[in-house]
Amino acid sequence: MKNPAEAIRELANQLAVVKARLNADDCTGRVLADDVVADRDSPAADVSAMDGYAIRLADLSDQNTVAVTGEAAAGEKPPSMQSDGVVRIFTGAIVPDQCEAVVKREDTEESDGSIRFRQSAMQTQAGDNIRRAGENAKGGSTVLSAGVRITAAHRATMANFGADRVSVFAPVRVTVITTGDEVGKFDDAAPQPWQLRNSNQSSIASLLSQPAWIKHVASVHAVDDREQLAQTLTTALTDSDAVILTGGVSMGDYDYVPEIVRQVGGEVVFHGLPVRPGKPILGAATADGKLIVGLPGNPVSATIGCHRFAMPLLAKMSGQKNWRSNCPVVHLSNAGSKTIPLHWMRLVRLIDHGVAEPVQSLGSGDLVSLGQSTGYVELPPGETGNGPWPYYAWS
Ligand SMILES: Nc1nc2c(c(=O)[nH]1)N[C@H]1C(S)=C(S)[C@@H](COP(=O)(O)OP(=O)(O)OC[C@H]3O[C@@H](n4cnc5c(N)ncnc54)[C@H](O)[C@@H]3O)O[C@H]1N2
Ligand code: MOO
Repeated sequence: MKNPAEAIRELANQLAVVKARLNADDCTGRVLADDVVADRDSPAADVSAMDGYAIRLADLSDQNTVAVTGEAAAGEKPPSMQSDGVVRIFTGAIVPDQCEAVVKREDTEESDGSIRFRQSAMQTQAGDNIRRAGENAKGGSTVLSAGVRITAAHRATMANFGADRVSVFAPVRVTVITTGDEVGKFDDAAPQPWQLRNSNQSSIASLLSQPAWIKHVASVHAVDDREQLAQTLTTALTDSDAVILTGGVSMGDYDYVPEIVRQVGGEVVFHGLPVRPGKPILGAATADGKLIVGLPGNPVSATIGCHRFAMPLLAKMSGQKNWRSNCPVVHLSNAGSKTIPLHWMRLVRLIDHGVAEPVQSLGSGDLVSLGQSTGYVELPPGETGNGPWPYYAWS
């Protein structure tokens, strides 16, 4: 059986990236579809990095006072430097033509109309405290590459180069289908002991609601009926780029998901992985590159399975170049000595920087332990101990 990374990679190879591109004003969290190119040099001219005095090196002496002959302020064209004297300059202002360096004002003694250099200024070298035109980027060069998920940091870069409206990939449209006769919505009456509330619908909707590059089209519930399930899945595949199902994926008489996925044209890439929880998980792709993930019905398995498998695959479809889960590692406190011969997705609670403790769990139906976790760590088969282990946070 494939390990999680292999399973994800193999399925990812069969998926299509969403094509439509939109010009978006509010592009934060979306995926950039075209490179952003600098519309001019950055900085656009040689500018001062400090508040102080624009000088020629020849002026540098701790013996004499030097006249202040002008002022260069940010937002204004610089004055020209006179043959004898320095120019008061502010951070971000363009340095005058003949300026060779900027001396910080705290390295001078200032009096009316003149300054004297302190000893601390005497080591000033040519170019000190000057940011050169184009040193961050030359006009015409690529400053952001297509495929990044746009963050506040990218927004600053885009704004600086006048790229406020950029093209982004359309969000990946996802439909969620929960299954099972026992699962329902019980607004007024309490569920009977043989019924349960649809927690998978909530946890998966919550995971899908976080990225701006996903559009959660619909959540529907299908009873354990072949025809209804086939019809529901066919409609979902028409309306969406990806479909996530929960339940009905293992060995029970009413577990129709694998059969129906094949019937509607899904090519199953894996069904059953050496993981706990969530061993019966199914991953498939249609001929036109749509994703179908069949998650086990047990709530801990469904939530972890969606997070660990479906989310990176959706990220791939969204156009992100860096779509694999690059998660940090944590050390476990009180890891115990238990091992299992499977990739173990173990619920944990983060308790300090880089430190987590296991959450006691009675298994994949234990929704109380799920609610006490901040995420899970992944241990390879047979491993035990404090790690470090990759840590997957819920958010
Ligand atoms: N003979 C075997 N039986 C089972 C195996 C196996 O390998 N051989 N695997 C077990 C494992 S591991 C899991 S996980 C489950 C997965 O089963 P299914 O995907 O077929 O899920 P269901 O049987 O439909 O449901 C399992 C469990 O989860 C509850 N459930 C289902 N949907 C929801 C929902 N939307 N919200 C909350 N809870 C849900 C359901 O009531 C069941 O209790 O199979 C084992 N069996
Ligand atoms: O894979 Mo199941 O989630 O162990 O119960």
